Amino acid sequence: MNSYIEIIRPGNVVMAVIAVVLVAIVADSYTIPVLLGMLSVFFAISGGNVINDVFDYKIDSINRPDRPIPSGRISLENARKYAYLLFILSVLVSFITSYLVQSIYPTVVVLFAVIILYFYASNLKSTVLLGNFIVGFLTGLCFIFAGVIIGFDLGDMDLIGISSFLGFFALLMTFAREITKDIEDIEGDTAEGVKTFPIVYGAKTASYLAAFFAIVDCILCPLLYFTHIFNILYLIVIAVAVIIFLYGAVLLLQKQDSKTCHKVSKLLKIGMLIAFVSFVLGSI
Ligand SMILES: CC(C)=CCC/C(C)=C/CC/C(C)=C/CC/C(C)=C/COC[C@H](O)COP(=O)(O)O
Ligand SMILES: CC(C)=CCC/C(C)=C/CC/C(C)=C/CC/C(C)=C/COP(=O)(O)OP(=O)(O)O
Ligand SMILES: [Mg+2]
Repeated sequence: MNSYIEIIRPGNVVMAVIAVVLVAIVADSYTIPVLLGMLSVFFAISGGNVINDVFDYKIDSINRPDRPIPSGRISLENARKYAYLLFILSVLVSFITSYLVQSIYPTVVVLFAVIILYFYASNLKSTVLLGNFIVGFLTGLCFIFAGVIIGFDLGDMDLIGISSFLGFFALLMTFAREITKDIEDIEGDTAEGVKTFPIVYGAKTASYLAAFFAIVDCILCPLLYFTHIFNILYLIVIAVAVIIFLYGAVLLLQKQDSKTCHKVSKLLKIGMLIAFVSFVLGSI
């Protein structure tokens, strides 16, 4: 895979763009502003992933030496310029979106996300829990961003509430996954003097916290059915995702070694993808 594609982490980019599509499906609204919203998210998370690797290149030389920057396939300076270009494109696209929906808020959201993505990578990621929360919040913000665009486009502010509800579930599960990833990265983060929750409070305590948020997310997710946002198909399919989430939580509570954490991190992402499917089927 081309290094400039690899560094944006296309899998995560696709997932973030799908989050926008999911809200469009819930709203049954497929317009140019939605397409532009997808493009803004594409550029923003891509820039966030690249700038993250720029600031992480020392840690990644321990934890992830095969990534484009530590492996030397992309120079640090070129990666930095690439990230800035992606951020600028995200904001420029948001200007067009704001013009089309006659609201400044799409641009406000993108500017906020881009600024937070930069400062997450440069300063905030090595804060105990705040960095994890930021990643979860920005992930949930994808849904809210779509709700803002479609809500102002259709004049239906209820959509902002519904998309925020979806974003809440994304936040919780992503937060749990971020803590899991920090447990996996204890070795490299310790070597670089990065303060994360697992390093400060221990892997076992961190596993309790990650499992807690994943389990709470699973307990609350039927609300998306009982509040009539999704139909019974959602409930059937999300049950599969819940089983995977809970299995990951049990594995994490049993063992907190790097290999187990990596497996749990992948399981949570698979569960997220199944949750996407449940949102689509639940909207039919
Ligand atoms: C119970 C329930 C209804 C859960 C909902 C879960 C859900 C729908 C989550 C959505 C997640 C989402 C939109 C993800 C976007 C892409 C993504 C994975 C963002 C966070 O990535 C940061 C992460 O640290 C990247 O690391 P890695 O994946 O290892 O490259
Ligand atoms: C709403 C708009 C316009 C954009 C949102 C953009 C999104 C979805 C951001 C959420 C995901 C995110 C914060 C991605 C970039 C930062 C990132 C890769 C965090 C994880 O990095 P580390 O904590 O260093 O972990 P690894 O690098 O080891 O994966
Ligand atoms: Mg990183």
